[in-house]
Amino acid sequence: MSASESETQARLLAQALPYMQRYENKTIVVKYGGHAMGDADLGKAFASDIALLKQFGVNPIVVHGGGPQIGAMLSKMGIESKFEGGLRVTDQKTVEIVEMVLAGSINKEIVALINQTGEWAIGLCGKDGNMVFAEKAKKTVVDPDSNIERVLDLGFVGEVVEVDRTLLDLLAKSEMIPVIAPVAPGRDGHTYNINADTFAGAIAGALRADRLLFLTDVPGVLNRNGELIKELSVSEARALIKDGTISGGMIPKVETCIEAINAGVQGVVILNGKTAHSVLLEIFTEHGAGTLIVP
Ligand SMILES: Nc1ncnc2c1ncn2[C@@H]1O[C@H](COP(=O)(O)OP(=O)(O)O)[C@@H](O)[C@H]1O
Ligand SMILES: CC(=O)N[C@@H](CCC(=O)OP(=O)(O)O)C(=O)O
Repeated sequence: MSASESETQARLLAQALPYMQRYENKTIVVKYGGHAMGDADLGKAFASDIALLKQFGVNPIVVHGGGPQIGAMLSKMGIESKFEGGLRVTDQKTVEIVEMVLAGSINKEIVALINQTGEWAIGLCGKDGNMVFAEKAKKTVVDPDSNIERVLDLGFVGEVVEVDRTLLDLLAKSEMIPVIAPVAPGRDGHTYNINADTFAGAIAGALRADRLLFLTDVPGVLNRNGELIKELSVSEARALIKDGTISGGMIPKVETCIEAINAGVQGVVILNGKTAHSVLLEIFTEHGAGTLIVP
């Protein structure tokens, strides 16, 4: 490293100090989406960002998705992926594969990446330590022709009804970084598949997290001209959903952000998981990286 590069590095570290102090002992829930995974270098950069947060005294909690990876496994097994209202229609066979992919291979891959940095990650799902309980989702859609609302039968798709903080509070006081897959049991004994955004929102809400970060495949919420909106209030976000500027997969994400804010999370950020070190850029720089949604 040249003398000027060392100087730049030292200056960057000094500039990060107030942010390190601001987030010390604070909980930051990071939702790592399936679309943001897949590139080895980006994966390593993500793991080192999470490790660095822990080193700086922050309490990071990773909730991950894996939609594309579940889709790939289903297709390998000759099962077609079907979505309704943005959620995967999940029969018994599908939920078994969802659990295998989410709580199995993807979860352990992320744990291994963080462990390779020298930190300690522990892979969990909602079942571990009775952390999360779900029940069958009651999502409704309005038929555009008849304007009649109907409840979707999505099989074993769940929504979170209970979060027990015991295990997460214990881990916050330890060296361990929790990495959680969005699979949870129901009181009825079934296993439920939960959308990872919703799951992350429920965890962040139960912990009254300081920040909830959504790593996705766009720079944040974009306006009609495709430009990044740096800050959005809950009411502005609702207006953008209503006028169609926010559409598709961004609707449930922003709705989760609004619910998390209402549950007591202090700030929610949607940012680009395809940019290396986007978590550090968001947390440790003045301008942040994506769209901040505030109360
Ligand atoms: N106003 C908007 N700003 C940004 N993205 C939007 C907007 N409206 C719709 N989208 C879409 O939402 C997608 C992100 O949602 P989704 O695909 O569900 O992400 P993930 O898989 O990371 O959870 C973007 O790739 C984009 O196509
Ligand atoms: C009910 C439902 O749709 N569950 C999702 C869970 C994974 C997920 O949400 O992953 P991403 O964040 O990568 O999209 C699914 O089966 O695909």
